[in-house]
Amino acid sequence: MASLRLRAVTVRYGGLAALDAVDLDVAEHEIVCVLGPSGSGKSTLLRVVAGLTEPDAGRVLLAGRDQRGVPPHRRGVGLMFQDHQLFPTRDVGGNVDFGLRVRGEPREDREARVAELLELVGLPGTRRRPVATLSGGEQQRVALARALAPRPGLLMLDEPLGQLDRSLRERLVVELRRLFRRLGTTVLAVTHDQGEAFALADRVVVMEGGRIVQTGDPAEVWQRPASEFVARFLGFTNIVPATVRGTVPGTADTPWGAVPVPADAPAGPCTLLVRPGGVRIEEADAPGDGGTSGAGLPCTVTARTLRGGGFSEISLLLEPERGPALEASCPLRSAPEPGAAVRVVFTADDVVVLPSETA
Ligand SMILES: Nc1ncnc2c1ncn2[C@@H]1O[C@H](COP(=O)(O)OP(=O)(O)OP(=O)(O)O)[C@@H](O)[C@H]1O
Repeated sequence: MASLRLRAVTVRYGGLAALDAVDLDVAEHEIVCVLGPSGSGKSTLLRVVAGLTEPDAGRVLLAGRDQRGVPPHRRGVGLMFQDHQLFPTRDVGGNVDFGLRVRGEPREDREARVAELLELVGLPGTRRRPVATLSGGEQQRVALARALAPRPGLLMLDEPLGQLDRSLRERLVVELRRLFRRLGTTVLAVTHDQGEAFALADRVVVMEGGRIVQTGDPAEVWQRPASEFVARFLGFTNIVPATVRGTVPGTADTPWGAVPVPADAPAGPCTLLVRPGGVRIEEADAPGDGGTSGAGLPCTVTARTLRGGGFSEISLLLEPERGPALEASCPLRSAPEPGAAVRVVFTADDVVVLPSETA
């Protein structure tokens, strides 16, 4: 397996930098997922590594070797695309065998390798099946077997599960991670689905406008998005301009009123994110804690959505008495009905102080 290193890689299309001085390291055996909205440069990144696009500046190193001038088929990189592009007229075996045959490997070796790979992706005995008779998820596995067959030093996945339905994706992504772990595959994957990235990756990289704006352990990025852009991209909506008080540490003034913030938050203007788990629902008529902050912010429940695999969590949309709409999450068992009047209090652990957008 190979490590990957990008140094100050820039790709320009006219006046636009699709990649703007990107530095990125992927260690051997590491699974890195690149996240970003449409147009942020994710596919361009993969194309540069695969050798399909030449960078205007910067260097791409695979296993320590500079790839300038190395053609795609000599880079030892496997690619799997969203639409998996199987050959419709070949059977399963013919698809998986493709890369091996191009390389001129002996027939017996190829047959053994195809059987081994089909076993690996959970499709034993399907060698003679026409690919058109397979389900979407099965075709995805064939595409994966085909990408893995030539033992690429680096496997790159571009929205690998994009076209499958959510429950199948959630299942396959777990299988993929297990498989890559077992094989020790170095993986660079691209997705715009945060759930997929968080389930698959050892490390996530968030892109905006051709630049890397945050990189880290998935839980860390989720817990501490580095900017309003990253927070919104991850799906957070409880984001407001705020001012951390200098006089009372651990409190910020927001359109929802006073909100507790971590004690070490610097005083002054900021952007505040309250994760849905930090919006705690109290019954409207619940007794307060003596009239300080216990009374909470009066809100009306406007919508409820099931979320999470086991559907044990409810996402609530609230219309507060003051300030913009709030998203809260609470256990299904105790979720109030739409139309209910509730009060909410905020918990500091789920409040993140982001740099002020104007700072
Ligand atoms: N061949 C090209 N010619 C001109 N502009 C291009 C070309 N390829 C990409 N771009 C531009 O470069 C930017 C980055 O494109 P890229 O395809 O890398 O984004 P992406 O993050 O993969 O988007 P998506 O999620 O929609 O696939 C976009 O603004 C795109 O329009």
